[in-house]
Amino acid sequence: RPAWLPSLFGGPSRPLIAAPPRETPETDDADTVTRDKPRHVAAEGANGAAAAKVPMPPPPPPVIQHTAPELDVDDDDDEQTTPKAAAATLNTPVPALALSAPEPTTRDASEKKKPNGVTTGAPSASASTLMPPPPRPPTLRPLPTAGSTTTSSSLAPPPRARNLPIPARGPGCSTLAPPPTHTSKPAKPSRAVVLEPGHSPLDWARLANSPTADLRGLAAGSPYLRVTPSMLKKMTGRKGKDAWTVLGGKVYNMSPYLPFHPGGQPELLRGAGRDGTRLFGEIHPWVNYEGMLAACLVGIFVAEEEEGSGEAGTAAGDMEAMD
Ligand code: HEM
Repeated sequence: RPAWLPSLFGGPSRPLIAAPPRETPETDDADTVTRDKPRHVAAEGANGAAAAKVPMPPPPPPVIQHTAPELDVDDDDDEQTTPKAAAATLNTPVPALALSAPEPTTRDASEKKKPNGVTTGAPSASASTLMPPPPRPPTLRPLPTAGSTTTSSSLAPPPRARNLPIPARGPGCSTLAPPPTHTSKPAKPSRAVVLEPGHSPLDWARLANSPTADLRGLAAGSPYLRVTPSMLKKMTGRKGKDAWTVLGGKVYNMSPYLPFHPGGQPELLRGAGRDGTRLFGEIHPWVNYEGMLAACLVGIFVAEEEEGSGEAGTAAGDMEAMD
């Protein structure tokens, strides 16, 4: 190879591993020197035209890496039969790539030699050119906060302020309970009764919608009646009479519904023989009495002077009043 070849590739400026200079006789043959010696040595040996063109720095002294005395106990160079590679110092500054300082203890432990002189770790010459071990991964430590002495992981929830007062929500108020509403009255206990078998609301719906059922308590085919207050107060459900009530101006026979009433028969009889509209609305205004008692409709509630013949009649006005 020509003597100027090393200069094209930087020459001896960045050698990584160089063998120590051997005691070979100097020669003017650049090819021989280049083949037998490291680059910088070869460049030095080529003191001809190539060396004159590119000034080469003197060869750096070999760096001895094993400075620890305990590691050099078996380092006997006399027994070496082949040239031992030696690290070369860098003449040009190389940007530091180390992320952290190397750990000498770990490096030394890996390079300890066995008693027979065989190295177990990396060669000593390349120790200085190797990259230092990567830094340890960062430990998950919480960011230092003022007054914080905890050593928990940063993945842990942030420290909570202790001894914070719990907002009071009133005496006897559980945190699991819903927030208090606008009324402080306790809910009324249910007054529903246990109905007899076969008297569920579904049973009543089946009976009330039966086309053959006559729940009015009147003669078959009887027209709707015009019920006066004097007539109504006799229908109390006692003495063999049906229990009539007035709901929304209409008169209903409640007797068939008594065993089906979820609130019990005594409660239902409270509205018998009178106008139970207000009482009904105070207890369960959501109940659709018109639909449930449609088959129990007797007639319309009229004043005494409007009684007439006693029947609701068949006039169109009376029928509209029934609706
Ligand atoms: C007018 C006199 C009436 C009184 C005094 C009365 C009273 C009651 C009472 C105390 C309850 C129990 C409420 C509870 O669960 O705590 C109740 C439930 C009920 N009553 Fe009446 N009632 C009357 C008329 C009627 C009528 C005419 C019907 C049907 C057309 C009816 C249908 C019901 C129904 C469906 C329930 C169950 C309501 C529910 O569970 O939400 N009630 N009633």
